[in-house]
Amino acid sequence: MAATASTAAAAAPCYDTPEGVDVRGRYDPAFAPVLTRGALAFVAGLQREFRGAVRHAMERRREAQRRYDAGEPPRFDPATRVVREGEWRCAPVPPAFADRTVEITGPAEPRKMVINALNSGAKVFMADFEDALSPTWENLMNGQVNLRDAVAGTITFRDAARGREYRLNDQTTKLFVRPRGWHLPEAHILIDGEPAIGCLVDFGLYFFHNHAAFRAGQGAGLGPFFYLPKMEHSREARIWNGVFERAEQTAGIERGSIRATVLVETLPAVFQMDEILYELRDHSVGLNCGRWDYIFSYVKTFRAHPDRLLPDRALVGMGQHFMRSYSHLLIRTCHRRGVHAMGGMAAQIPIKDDAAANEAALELVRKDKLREARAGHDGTWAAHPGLIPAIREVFEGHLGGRPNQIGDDAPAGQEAVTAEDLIQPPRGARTVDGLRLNARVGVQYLAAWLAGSGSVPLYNLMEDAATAEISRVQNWQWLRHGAALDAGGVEVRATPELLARVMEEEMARIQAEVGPKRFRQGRYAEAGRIFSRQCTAPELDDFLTLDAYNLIVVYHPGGASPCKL
Ligand SMILES: CC(=O)SCCNC(=O)CCNC(=O)[C@H](O)C(C)(C)COP(=O)(O)OP(=O)(O)OC[C@H]1O[C@@H](n2cnc3c(N)ncnc32)[C@H](O)[C@@H]1OP(=O)(O)O
Ligand SMILES: O=CC(=O)O
Ligand SMILES: [Mg+2]
Repeated sequence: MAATASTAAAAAPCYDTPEGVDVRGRYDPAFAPVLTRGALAFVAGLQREFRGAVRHAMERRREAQRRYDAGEPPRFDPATRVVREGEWRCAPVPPAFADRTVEITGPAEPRKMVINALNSGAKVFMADFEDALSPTWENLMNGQVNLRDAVAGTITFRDAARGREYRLNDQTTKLFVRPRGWHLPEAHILIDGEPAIGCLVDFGLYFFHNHAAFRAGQGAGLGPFFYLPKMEHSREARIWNGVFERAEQTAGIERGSIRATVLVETLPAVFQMDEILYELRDHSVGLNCGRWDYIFSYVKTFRAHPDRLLPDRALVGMGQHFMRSYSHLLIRTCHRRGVHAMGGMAAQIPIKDDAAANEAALELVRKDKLREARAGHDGTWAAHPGLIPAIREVFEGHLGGRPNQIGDDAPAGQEAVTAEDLIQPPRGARTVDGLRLNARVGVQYLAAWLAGSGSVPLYNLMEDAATAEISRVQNWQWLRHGAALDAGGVEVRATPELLARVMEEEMARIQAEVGPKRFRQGRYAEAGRIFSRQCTAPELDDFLTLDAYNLIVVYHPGGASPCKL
């Protein structure tokens, strides 16, 4: 057995790890049944088999970005025309998963939220290790414990403060799990001396412990089911397909048991949708419009181009031509290949203390969902259980009793989508108020994330890693190109000096809003420093959460220095 702590702590309990695996995260007897020798060996096997391909894929992302910076826009690849033009279909949609009209999403931890989501009345719950979860050791491992108990049907929770017991209803949603993106390491687990690949830890532990129970229960002989985030190219989908096949072989289950929906949430990936489905054709259950990361990716991809500046974040919705085109192309692609075309997340959440504002927010959600249903989407996401009845009514009303629209033709009048449509710059005003709001939201989100919360309500909207990224990169983009901003009728340039003044004022405003005690005890000042640094960096950082990750890594035993990746 390999020791996980120093010899000084030899008597302390530690995880039973296989050769080459070192668990540096805190030991907890509740985590030990998840971090078993067998499960860790499975994760290590995946890492050893696929790490070269992942490294190569990340290098190819950087190479592609250099081409975009030099002026070549993303485009459909002539080399894979045969895939786009060929007549092939993905494996048939399993009947038990045909109806996905409303899917609720939420982090895999806290436990209470997992139970609420499973009881929410949605068709699917996507349990998130990604945009909605701050990847602290505690969150990740508690998330695995929660999902194991959820699949087993035994999950319960007692909210002592409210004297409330939580348990599963007789009818629960089906479970999909979203591991992290390929770019994120898991520094609490070292494999052959290197940080583990985060998504292989999330996938591997969950699959290893739950495939049998899932297939025997809700999977009706199939599964488990996944959502795959932030891919930029079909070669990354090919890696996932390889991981799935390896997992199926190891578990001794049929090829094609595992099923996944890929989020199309990067600009390069929209030009690869057929290719992504093709790579995963035996394991696919569709694509999803991850609209928030998609906006983030638009800025990242065109970071070097002053003619592609975004208007204020609030104006970049699905009504913009490039966003509408992306949704329409995704629907056509999925339906041609026989799988679900899932819609995305409206950011509005219920507003508790203002009935009129709540009704207005609900109306925005209804409109967004009606647009999705009419465009041909087969289902969509809900951020909060309170939105499910309205979303269900819209989708069920449109579908008229059918489970999906997979067999339908594109709606009359919906035009074919060109490469130019997909990159058309969005229109609208750029304002100093927009710069301010980005700063206020970005800092508060980051402070929450550093403190362990990956999704939070801010100003009556859901904020998670993807929405916060838009705030960050938009400010960076405006500063980088000295964008002209409207300041109440006067035009000012976005400069580091302007941002410095805005940050000072917005930090004061945040302090006034949350109160001095919470401000002092929270990680707001640290978040402010990181946000300012990120917005003024000469080169755009790829991911906010990658930069900030080092600040949430805590080695066991406590007090050891965090890992610098
Ligand atoms: C860009 C993307 O990637 S989108 C997908 C990723 N993002 C997400 O999944 C965000 C999901 N949503 C959330 O995390 C939450 O709704 C938040 C953080 C925005 C708001 O949560 P809260 O502040 O707890 O909201 P609120 O106080 O209104 O919650 C009321 C009840 O609903 C529950 N609830 C709220 N959202 C959810 C959810 N998504 N799933 C399950 N239960 C939920 C709460 O647990 C609470 O339950 P209780 O009455 O038993 O205590
Ligand atoms: O993951 C979803 C998104 O919108 O980003
Ligand atoms: Mg996303």
